[in-house]
Amino acid sequence: MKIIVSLGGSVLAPRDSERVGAHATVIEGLAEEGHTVGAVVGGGTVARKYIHTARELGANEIELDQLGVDTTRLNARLLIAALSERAATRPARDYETAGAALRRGEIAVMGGVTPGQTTDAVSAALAEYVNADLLVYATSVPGVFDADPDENPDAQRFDRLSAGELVDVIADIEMTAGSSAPVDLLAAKIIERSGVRTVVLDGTDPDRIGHVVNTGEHDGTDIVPAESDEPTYWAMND
Ligand SMILES: Nc1ncnc2c1ncn2[C@@H]1O[C@H](COP(=O)(O)OP(=O)(O)OP(=O)(O)O)[C@@H](O)[C@H]1O
Ligand SMILES: O=c1ccn([C@@H]2O[C@H](COP(=O)(O)O)[C@@H](O)[C@H]2O)c(=O)[nH]1
Repeated sequence: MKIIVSLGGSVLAPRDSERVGAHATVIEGLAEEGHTVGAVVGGGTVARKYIHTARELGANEIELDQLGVDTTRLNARLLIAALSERAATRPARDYETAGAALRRGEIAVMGGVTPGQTTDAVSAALAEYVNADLLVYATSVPGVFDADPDENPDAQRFDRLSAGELVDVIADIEMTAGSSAPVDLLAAKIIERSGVRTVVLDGTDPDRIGHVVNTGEHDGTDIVPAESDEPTYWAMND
């Protein structure tokens, strides 16, 4: 199975070596089981601090995005430091380089690519580029909700959404540098067109990633192609 894992910076870095190591262990475990694995790492609080300070200094949104991209690549290097020699030695800066690493049997690691998006979109684009079977968003909330769960205690989590419905849910979230969304708008549109099976889950415990890959079970949100009623990958491979 070909898997792309989107690791939110807020769940990965730079918490502590134990957390980063635990994520690396899960990713390596999947590779050892024979899966082809790519990881895309977000910027988290460090990126937001840089962006906040530079915004106060008068930087424009593209400059702020560039700061964000650089920070995601730093976080990606942190993950690489925790991975074995099975991983590519540096974060890929484009999809072709990441795809080539996957073809060689390496664990490809990416951060951001270009201003105007987040690593959510990078993950969706990489998944589309390599024709992945599964895209997992390991984020800081347990799925996609009908409102921001950090601000609305009554927000309800969706068990399942079509990619088109996901676009509607997140359409109003702002797209300034450093903004927070479980999946960004561009990512949702790429998921919609590619039809890649996608799961959004709480990635603070990395074992949830291994669990969904191996069993199809999770407590997050399934993003399904519009024409499908049921997630079918795991059923097909039972
Ligand atoms: N409808 C929604 N459903 C779920 N989360 C939402 C929603 N709207 C806004 N959010 C916010 O999205 C945040 C998750 O995205 P966030 O961008 O912080 O994390 P990430 O992508 O895992 O990592 P990074 O910090 O690298 O961006 C949550 O903290 C939550 O406040
Ligand atoms: O391809 C990319 C990736 C990221 N950015 C900028 O970095 C921050 C942090 O990334 P997250 O994925 O949200 O952790 C993001 O808000 C963008 O400002 C980018 O421009 N392009």
